Amino acid sequence: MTTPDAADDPDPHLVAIREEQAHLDHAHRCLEAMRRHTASMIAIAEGGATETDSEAARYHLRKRAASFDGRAPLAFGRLDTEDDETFHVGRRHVEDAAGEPVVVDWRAPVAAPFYRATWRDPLGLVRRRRFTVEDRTVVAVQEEDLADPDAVGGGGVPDPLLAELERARTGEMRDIVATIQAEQDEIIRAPLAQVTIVQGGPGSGKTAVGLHRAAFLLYEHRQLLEEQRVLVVGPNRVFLRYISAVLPSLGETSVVQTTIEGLLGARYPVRATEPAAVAALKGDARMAEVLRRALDAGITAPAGDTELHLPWGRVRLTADDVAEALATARARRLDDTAAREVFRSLLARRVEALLLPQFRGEAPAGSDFQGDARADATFRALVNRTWPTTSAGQLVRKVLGTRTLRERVARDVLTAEERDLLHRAPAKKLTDERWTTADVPLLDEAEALVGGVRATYGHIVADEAQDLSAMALRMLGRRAQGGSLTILGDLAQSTAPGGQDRWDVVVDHLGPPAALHIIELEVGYRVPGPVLDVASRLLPLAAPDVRPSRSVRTAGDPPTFTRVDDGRELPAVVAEIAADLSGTWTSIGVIAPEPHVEAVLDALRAAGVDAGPADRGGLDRAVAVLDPPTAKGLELDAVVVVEPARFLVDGAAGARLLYIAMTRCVQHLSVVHAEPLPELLQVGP
Ligand SMILES: Nc1ncnc2c1ncn2[C@@H]1O[C@H](COP(=O)(O)OP(=O)(O)OP(=O)(O)O)[C@@H](O)[C@H]1O
Repeated sequence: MTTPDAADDPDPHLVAIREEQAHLDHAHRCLEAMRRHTASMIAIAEGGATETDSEAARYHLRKRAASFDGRAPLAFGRLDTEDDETFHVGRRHVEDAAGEPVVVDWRAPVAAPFYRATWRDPLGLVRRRRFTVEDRTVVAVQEEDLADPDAVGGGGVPDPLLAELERARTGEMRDIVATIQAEQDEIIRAPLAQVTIVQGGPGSGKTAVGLHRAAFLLYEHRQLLEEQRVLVVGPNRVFLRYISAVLPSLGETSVVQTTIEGLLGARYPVRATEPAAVAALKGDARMAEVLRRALDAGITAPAGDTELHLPWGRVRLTADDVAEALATARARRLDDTAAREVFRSLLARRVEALLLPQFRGEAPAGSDFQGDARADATFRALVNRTWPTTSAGQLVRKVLGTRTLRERVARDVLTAEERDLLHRAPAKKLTDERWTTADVPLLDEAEALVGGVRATYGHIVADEAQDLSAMALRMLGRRAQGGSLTILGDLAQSTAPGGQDRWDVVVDHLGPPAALHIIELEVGYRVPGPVLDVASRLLPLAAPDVRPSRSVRTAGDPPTFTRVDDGRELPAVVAEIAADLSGTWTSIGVIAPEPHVEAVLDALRAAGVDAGPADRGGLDRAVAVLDPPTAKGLELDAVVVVEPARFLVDGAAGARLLYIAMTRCVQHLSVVHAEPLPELLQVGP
């Protein structure tokens, strides 16, 4: 390693750059050596003692070899401690031939001060460097002297955070590991065994924090969580695609990423949509009680006695015998399948008890009274009639499709109007049932009641959680081992039917937490301040209790407003503006209320712009066209919002959609309208 001579090169920034470049080169050489070593271990494992040995060993070695893809900077920071120790912080652990650390993993405890140390609380550091690396070349080093608050840091070097935030967006989210902020780091490193709820405005980094938390927990509890697995739940496929590269870029490929519907796999394909009021009702927690009672209503004690003719003699099971077995089985509070089994066993035991006196209390050798009872047709018919087996699909179908059943079980749970609203004529066959998105949590609840086997996870991260219904939250609560969940959302962006407007209520639906932390992120990293300020004017209507967030990006232009009033068509003007923006920015989105989407797409194509809907690959084109719900969670360089007045016809819910639409841009926002601009957005006195 060559150390630059300070006398030859007095510019401290250049000296720092050379130092860090030398170290980075060294780190890459060490990583190469580690790779070669791993490759030779793989070769040895190929000739392993047993097939299983070599397979397991090869798996772990390959994983290790693949855990740094080389695209992102290997290291991005350096810490100098009071004890004269130096650590370089990076994406993964790198060591030299002697086993000395050359780069420490950002998740290691020694790396925490990199994110958290301040002049007031330096956490044992005297100096911190953050560097910007492009293609393995250190281009800037920002230095902070934590021992001397008056020292000028960086000497005009661009702040790596701001540089990162200014970067053009490509339609794929990137990791933020080099620039995690202290308030975010606290959430990322929070303990595993708790429910962590994060409320944060648009662009406050909730998604980023959730994904980095998953990576951190996997590092901290590797063995446990590789076995129990970590689950990330997102709102839709477009969103999942958008975030899909983040965890792999952090070297984590074992995390399951899916939607609420995806959790049930292909068992109940969603084939239909329904009015929001119906979906909201289906998402209501009261539905859990309705389903429970409906399942219970399937059980009917016989009115009279049942006589069994068994090989060993006759036995009369009275109505009381059956009622007693039912009461005992039900009192156990087991799932339906298990409770039914208890009921069957109790009845068989009763048969045995009734038979024994006929043999002076001693069963003949080789006899099996209980087994014979179970095999008896009359006994089986009695059990089936009293406690019929049912599947989750049958139960939900019956609740939705049978008015009389709802009358019977839901009279004091749902209003008459609500009971009516739920009605859907059942399909002829269960497999033809036209399930909706809101049916999925009902089916899952029914599976839990019936006793279906379900995958659980050691930790669950749920994004855009304000849009999860009570029934969907119950789904997550059931799957979280030890109640370990991270719930991310923004109540001001709650737009789904049955969505949430209070976090304390969310906790109730998840189930009793071992510990609970509710944290608010107040700083926005995506949207330029002048744009966020205008969008925040919608908050009093959209979510009166939510405080506006503050943007870290004070620079930038306010939104531009274009009124279409010269006889031109709105879609044509939108297309012209979007085409114009595509000359400047990498990713562009047009967010239009549903009725305008097709016309805008046509106009864009007519203008020769490469455009497509976001849910069909539009994010890979020059211009993506999105309806507001699809825009949720995404971000683009420049955004055109079409006809804001249309959004507001839906009151607060519409205001929330407009708020979402106006907070997707990293650089520029254009608003185009033919109708008058809503008062809340009018600028000026
Ligand atoms: N510490 C950080 N360093 C660099 N970039 C960051 C940081 N925090 C957030 N960002 C960036 O800010 C943008 C917004 O982050 P993210 O999408 O996670 O916000 P969000 O709170 O989930 O937003 P929304 O509510 O709109 O879904 C992303 O591009 C993210 O990479």
